[in-house]
Amino acid sequence: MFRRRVASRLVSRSCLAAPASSSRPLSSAAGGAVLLTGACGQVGQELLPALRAAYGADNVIASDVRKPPPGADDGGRFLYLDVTQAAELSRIVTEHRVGTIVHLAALLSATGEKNPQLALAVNNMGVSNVLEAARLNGLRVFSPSTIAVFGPSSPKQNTPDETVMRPTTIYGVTKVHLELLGEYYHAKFGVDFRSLRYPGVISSAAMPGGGTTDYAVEIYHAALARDQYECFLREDTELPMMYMPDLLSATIGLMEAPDEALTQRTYNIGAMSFTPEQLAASIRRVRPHFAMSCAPDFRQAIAETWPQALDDSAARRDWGWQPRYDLDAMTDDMLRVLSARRDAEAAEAAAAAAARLAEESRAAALKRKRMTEFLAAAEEPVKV
Ligand SMILES: NC(=O)C1=CN([C@@H]2O[C@H](COP(=O)(O)OP(=O)(O)OC[C@H]3O[C@@H](n4cnc5c(N)ncnc54)[C@H](O)[C@@H]3O)[C@@H](O)[C@H]2O)C=CC1
Ligand SMILES: CC(=O)[C@H](N)C(=O)O
Repeated sequence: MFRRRVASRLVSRSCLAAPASSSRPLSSAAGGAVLLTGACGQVGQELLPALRAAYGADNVIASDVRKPPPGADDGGRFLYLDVTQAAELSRIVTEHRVGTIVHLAALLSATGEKNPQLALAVNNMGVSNVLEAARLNGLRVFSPSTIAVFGPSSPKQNTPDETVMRPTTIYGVTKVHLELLGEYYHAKFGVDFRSLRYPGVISSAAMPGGGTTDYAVEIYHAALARDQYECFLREDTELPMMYMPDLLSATIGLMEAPDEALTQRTYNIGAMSFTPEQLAASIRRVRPHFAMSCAPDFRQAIAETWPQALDDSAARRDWGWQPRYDLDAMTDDMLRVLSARRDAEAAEAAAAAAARLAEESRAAALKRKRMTEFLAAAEEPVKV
């Protein structure tokens, strides 16, 4: 789908064993532009700069229903696009000569349970519009699925690619729909649809957007801010997780894989599994005073329906998937990156405060000088 050379530039931290060849290079004229939906979310904020670095800002179009958060606007092409609006999507595809859609826009598990009707509209209508645009315009589609497609009756350990999938969240239901619809469009209309079941994603650049695994990002920020965290899951709740560099590597790896190497359209990928207590212990290696308490909320019941570890042997066999980060390696990197950012922000705030103070004392000195001059002038004898 995408060119291998680009993938290796794109994911410099990648451990990807890339496939030997690729059928349709993206950066050729025939490849067209890449349209990224949901670009302002946790995954989009990291995938967008990676795609732009590889293909050039002009060839990658970001879109979302909200503005890029402060610091994430790189000046590249950004469009407002609500994925539930098929006509808008179609216009953008034609006007911008789109060849590939990387479709991220979705509501996640926790947000979805708060508003199931909106999750249905955005997730189901979004992917249906994307696939229909792909069918009509010969586009390629990558759109992630999730471990949330599994439910309480799926195997918990070493969960295979194909097994019982009866999710109990609206998010899971919509993602089963995404997988099956994508596979249908591939079989029936020849659309090059590819998907990965992402585990919980941990990122140092962006905050998560309303999932059950969000605690695994929040905990690092809390550890650095106040050495304590109250977790919304029980301490022994084990879930599959992945650090963002591995997620980018997996995403590009599947997109780049030659079609003939693929034996399925949707793949499990795994990297690590841990509980909140194991994550807290990993943080305590670096910050011995860190303390975690647990106050499980509605997300506990969701987490309990998901697998604890996936079988990703097909991804490893077909396109060379290989994660690089385990729990401690991720913790070390997260704490290093977040702590450097906190230091830089503190230094910036201190510099701004010092500049403000200097300006105030300059203004006070000027005021004193003017007052002295005024008083001196007032004391001069009046000439008649
Ligand atoms: N972050 C994670 O842990 C995981 C994410 N995924 C999948 O990865 C994809 C990206 O997830 P995140 O970035 O974490 O989600 P997020 O919630 O952080 O971002 C989603 C983005 O979609 C946008 N959006 C919402 N409604 C929209 C609409 N009608 N039209 C266009 N954009 C809309 C939001 O404004 C937001 O910027 C999703 O499809 C999600 O299911 C899958 C498994 C794990
Ligand atoms: C695993 C996911 O899909 C997401 N992080 C969520 O918790 O909803």
